[in-house]
This record gives sequence, C-alpha cells and structure tokens, in this order.
Amino acid sequence: MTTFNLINPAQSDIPFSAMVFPDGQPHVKIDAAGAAQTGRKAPLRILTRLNNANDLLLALFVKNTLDYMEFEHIELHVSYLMAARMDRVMLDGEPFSLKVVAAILNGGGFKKIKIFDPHSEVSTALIDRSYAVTNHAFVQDVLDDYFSKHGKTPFCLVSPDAGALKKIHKVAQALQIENVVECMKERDVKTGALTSFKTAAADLSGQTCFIVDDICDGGGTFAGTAKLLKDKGAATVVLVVSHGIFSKGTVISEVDAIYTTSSFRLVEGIQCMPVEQYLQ
Ligand SMILES: O=P(O)(O)OC[C@H]1O[C@H](OP(=O)(O)OP(=O)(O)O)[C@H](O)[C@@H]1O
Repeated sequence: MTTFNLINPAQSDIPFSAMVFPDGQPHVKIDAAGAAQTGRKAPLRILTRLNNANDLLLALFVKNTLDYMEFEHIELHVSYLMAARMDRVMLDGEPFSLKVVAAILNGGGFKKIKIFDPHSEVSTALIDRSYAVTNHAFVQDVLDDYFSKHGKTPFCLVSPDAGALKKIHKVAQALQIENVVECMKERDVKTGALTSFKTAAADLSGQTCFIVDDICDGGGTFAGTAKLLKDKGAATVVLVVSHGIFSKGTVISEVDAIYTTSSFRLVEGIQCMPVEQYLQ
C-alpha cells in the first residue's frame, strides 16, 4: 500500500512538505510530479500521530488535497490517538473529548481508520469504519528481545488495572502464555491521585513480571504496581507500554526495564520500537 508518511516524511512514498504559517495554521504542499507516479485507484494510507489539534488538522488537510487529486481509496493509520483516554465525561464541567475528536475524524470521509492500541473500545465505537490494531506483535517482539538478552526465566504478564484487564487475556491467548497476574488500582478523577494497589496473586518469587498496558504518562500506575509485585517476591519488573509519553521521565521506581514504541514520540534511553512495523 502507498504510504503518505507524516511520521517520517523522508520515508513517504509521495513527497511533500509540511509547515506551520505564522498564525499557527498547519499547511501541506504535495509534490504533484511525485504524486503522479501513484495510481489513483490503488489504496493509499496517511500514516500519522494524532498527538494534538494541529496533527489532526494536518491529516485532514492532506486528505482534502488527495481528494482534489482524485485518489479514490484513502485510509488513515493512527499510531497515537489524542483524547482516547477521555472516553467519557469524567467530571461535571469537563468535555467528552474523544467524542469531539471522533466527530472531526468522521467528517474526513476516510475509507478506513486503523488505530494502534487505542485506550478503550470507545474509540472504535465512535469513529466510523475504524479498527483497533492490537499490541500482540509488539508484546511478542518485547518478549523475544528480553529473553534473547537475559535468558529465559519464569515469567508472567501483568495487567495493572481494569482497563488493561480487558486486553491482557487476549494477548496472553494470542501468544499462548498461561501465566497472567491481575492487579487493580483506583484513580481519583478529581485529583489524579492513585490508591488501592492490590492483587490476588500470592507468591511471585523468581518471576520476571511484564506489566502490559496501553500508555505510560506520569508513571504512577506502574511505580505502584511494580512495588506491589516486588512485595510479592517478583525478581524483575519490565514495563511494556504501546504509547510512551513519560511526562515525568523514564526512571520509574521499582521498574527495572521499559519497552515502548515510537507511536507518540521517539523515546531515548529505553527500548523504543519503530511503530510503523505494527501498523501495516
Ligand atoms: O502513567 P500514569 O500517569 O499512571 O497513567 C497511565 C495509566 O492511565 C491510563 O489509565 P487510567 O488511569 O486513565 O484508567 P482507565 O483505564 O480507567 O481509563 C492508562 O491505561 C494507564 O493505566
């Protein structure tokens, strides 16, 4: 499939330049001669991060330009979806942000929208013709990489909270892993404070625990979960998150190693897999 690559413009099959006007408006210029090499009926995908409002607008401006050029089958492949966590009204006086973003994307008229490991099923419920791309291949790559470097040890997959619980058994089944540990946490949506870390797991002595979740922001979820696992005897805790924001850095208490992808940004100092390989 032809890729219009907004994540890595140098690797784009159709050359373009993107810029921001002095008033803050994003803009794109597609190389017409380069675009002429691509058949108008062949499927084409716009590959992008949607980290903020300008990313969203730029993707829609590219779609509009390609519509004028009469490309017929245009998909949107999203490595990171802004507002995916705001999948409900958390508190009176706050927006249902994901619903707004979904309405904007629905106006784009894409043939299909693929989203890499969205926070919840609300994303694909609200966005027309959208599909979630699972984290299964990413988690498999992490396990392969970790065990090739450290040797095979007894291990388990860990879900840190209710949101992750829905996905952990699917990835375990897909990768034929039997050992799954379920943990819980509570977040006060008024303050963001995290409390009540708990698990029913009894003894994790000697285990390498892979905490699998969609996103790491401040890291509090994972520091709390890692402490719980270590208190139960875990030998090593590895964090595996599809989307690495790391707003408080990549040093997380009691977490021994971190894997992520470049879905939100390239993260230095930890294992950061190129997201393109998971969004084909
Ligand atoms: O790195 P942190 O700052 O701790 O944030 C990361 C956590 O936040 C999200 O869940 P959230 O707490 O929003 O809960 P939810 O699954 O109930 O939406 C996400 O799925 C992680 O579990």
